[in-house]
Amino acid sequence: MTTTATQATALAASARGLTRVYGRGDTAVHALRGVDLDLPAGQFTAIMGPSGSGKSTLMHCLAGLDTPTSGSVTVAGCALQDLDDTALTIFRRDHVGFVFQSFNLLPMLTAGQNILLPLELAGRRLDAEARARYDLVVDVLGIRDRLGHRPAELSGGQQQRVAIARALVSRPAIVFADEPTGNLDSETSAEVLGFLRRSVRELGQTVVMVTHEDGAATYADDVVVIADGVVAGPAA
Ligand SMILES: Nc1ncnc2c1ncn2[C@@H]1O[C@H](COP(=O)(O)OP(=O)(O)OP(=O)(O)O)[C@@H](O)[C@H]1O
Repeated sequence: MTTTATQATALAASARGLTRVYGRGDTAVHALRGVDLDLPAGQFTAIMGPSGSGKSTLMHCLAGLDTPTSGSVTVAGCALQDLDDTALTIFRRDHVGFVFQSFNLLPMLTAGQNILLPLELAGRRLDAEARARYDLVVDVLGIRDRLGHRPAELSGGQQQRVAIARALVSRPAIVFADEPTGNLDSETSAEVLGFLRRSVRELGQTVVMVTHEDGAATYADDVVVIADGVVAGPAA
């Protein structure tokens, strides 16, 4: 029972009183106006809301890619405001995975090499455990038969699946996906959302996704709606 209670309240990330002001004086833009948010571990959370409402700013602050004007962010138990730039870079490398709208795969590397790149950059050996994780991620994402191909030889959906595998291979505490279906047609988008869903269900990953995709709520465990720089609440 204790275990269940602990799991139920485990947080992958949280924000308290988060504000982000761009510029100053008359032209200041209050992108975030005091966001309190808890992101449970092992869940798929979609962040939705109108254009300009602050979704990307929120995700960048949560991921340690942008510095809030005030407030605090905790990821995997670590208070990001306590880290200097170098420590933050290492923290992101070791604990955070990223998936972008534009895939961001290296064109000269094969799909398999792209997936293994984060382990290589972190100086990790491809030991039996890492190899097993790689195999699992490749199978969950359904890309085993594409591993020897370069990105230009893959469809958009396959490229995004490779990018998701790359984000998952090092078992990050949290994966941030910024409009992961923004460059895909609706059928391929549904497929990619389904694969993100599987990574949460079958690998126990925590995924947080900013999206405009109307159908995203069907795949996510939770939808957080941002309006005018504050959490407007869960989706109806
Ligand atoms: N670097 C910046 N400098 C100045 N203003 C910015 C900057 N980045 C974002 N903003 C402003 O902050 C507000 C929130 O932007 P943000 O990109 O977070 O919104 P969003 O909800 O992600 O929008 P979209 O759905 O269109 O991507 C907007 O008014 C935007 O113009």
